[in-house]
Amino acid sequence: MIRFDSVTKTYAGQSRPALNDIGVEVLRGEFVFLVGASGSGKSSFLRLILKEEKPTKGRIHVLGQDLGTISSRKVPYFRRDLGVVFQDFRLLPNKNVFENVAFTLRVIGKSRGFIHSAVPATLKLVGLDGKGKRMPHELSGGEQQRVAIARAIVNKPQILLADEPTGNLDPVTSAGIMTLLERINAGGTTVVMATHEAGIVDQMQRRVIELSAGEVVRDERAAGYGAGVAEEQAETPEIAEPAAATDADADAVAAVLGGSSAQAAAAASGTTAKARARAPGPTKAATAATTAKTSTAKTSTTAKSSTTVKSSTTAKSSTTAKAAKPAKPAKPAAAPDGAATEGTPSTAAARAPITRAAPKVGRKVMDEKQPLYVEPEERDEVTDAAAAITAAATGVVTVPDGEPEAGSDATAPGAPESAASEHLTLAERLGLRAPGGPRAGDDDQEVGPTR
Ligand SMILES: Nc1ncnc2c1ncn2[C@@H]1O[C@H](COP(=O)(O)OP(=O)(O)OP(=O)(O)O)[C@@H](O)[C@H]1O
Repeated sequence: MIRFDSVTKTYAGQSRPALNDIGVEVLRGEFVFLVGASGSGKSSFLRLILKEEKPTKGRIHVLGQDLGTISSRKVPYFRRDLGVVFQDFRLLPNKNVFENVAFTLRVIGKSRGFIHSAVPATLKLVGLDGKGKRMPHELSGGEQQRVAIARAIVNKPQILLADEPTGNLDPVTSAGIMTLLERINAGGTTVVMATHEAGIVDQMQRRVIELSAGEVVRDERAAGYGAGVAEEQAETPEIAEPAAATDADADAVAAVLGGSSAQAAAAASGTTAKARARAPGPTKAATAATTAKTSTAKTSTTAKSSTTVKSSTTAKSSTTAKAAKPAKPAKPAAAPDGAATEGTPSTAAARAPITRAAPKVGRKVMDEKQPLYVEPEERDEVTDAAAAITAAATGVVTVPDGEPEAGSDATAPGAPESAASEHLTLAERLGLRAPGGPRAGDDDQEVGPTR
């Protein structure tokens, strides 16, 4: 599904590679956490998968295609099978929820009929049923991230890439987002998620690829965050805005969990207990970090920045006291079904037996889950509207409103738009290309249909 063969990425003007000789294979249906200290190369890894960046050395295969052979013109087609979610949501501030999700489909030329079937179904899936007319600024952070996730999955991508999707969210809201991502993964979508959240990784016990200074130092199935990362992070604490858990967040969690807000809150606090119970010895330090962070859900007003520092400090002191930093590299990951994975140096040896199952979403949630995807429409032609949007998307533009849709109230005048977003192209806001303008060799890259 995703394969890196001896991939090195060195950015222009940098002496040290951001990624160095990476050999990794991600199999269909896996849920993989990318962890590592700030600057270790996680985002670069994701950008290479998206073909937003090109490797300096080595080859990358995604969905059976050698990315080196995909022309810039064809990149938008390739990306139709990939969904992307970012820490900062990247919603269109002057479009309502429905239009934000519909936008992806309009860009690729889906019909109005398809859009009016797919968007509400996807909003329902992510717990935003009935909120299509809301503007982004009327939503909580968790709800905005759900819109971003809906936009990412509405076209049924085979792979979902998530770069710190819970980075701006409090623990309760983060738990709901992770439940949602787990559910999407249970529907067959491969998920690769970069994160600094020790608690989430410890709780979910999925495959963990740990990067350090651009190298894979751990690739482990059903693993925790790792004391090594916690220790490195203690040296580079992140400063973030305070985030408070709200009733609305609890409601959003409840919408996904299928219970009440109180149950959702209980589920969130149960995270700590679960993580503690499941944490293997070497990740105890990180679990302590989890406990510290999750406790902010109860106080609601604890600044996330101080929590991060405190968590990291806790982790560091625990690690130091126990000298529990895992040996590197640790054992490689095995295929989900226990079968050997072939083709890359790192995965050729990936035959470690699975000693414990990754915890899944609760049975009740799985039993009640909606169909993840709507049926695809038969035709996939470029409509005039999509062509117009595509043309607009290739420049720094104000997005045209397009045709008004039933069930959507298009544009809200006066909706706030950040200074930063004014300088992003539409494609950048959508994550169809990286912010920062055209990149070398990508000058002719377009967003949307090119035929
Ligand atoms: N466009 C760029 N040009 C030059 N150097 C870059 C660029 N993007 C990333 N880097 C460098 O590559 C290294 C890896 O960065 P990357 O963003 O991939 O790390 P990360 O693990 O995602 O960090 P964080 O957790 O802080 O997001 C860093 O040293 C960074 O400064």
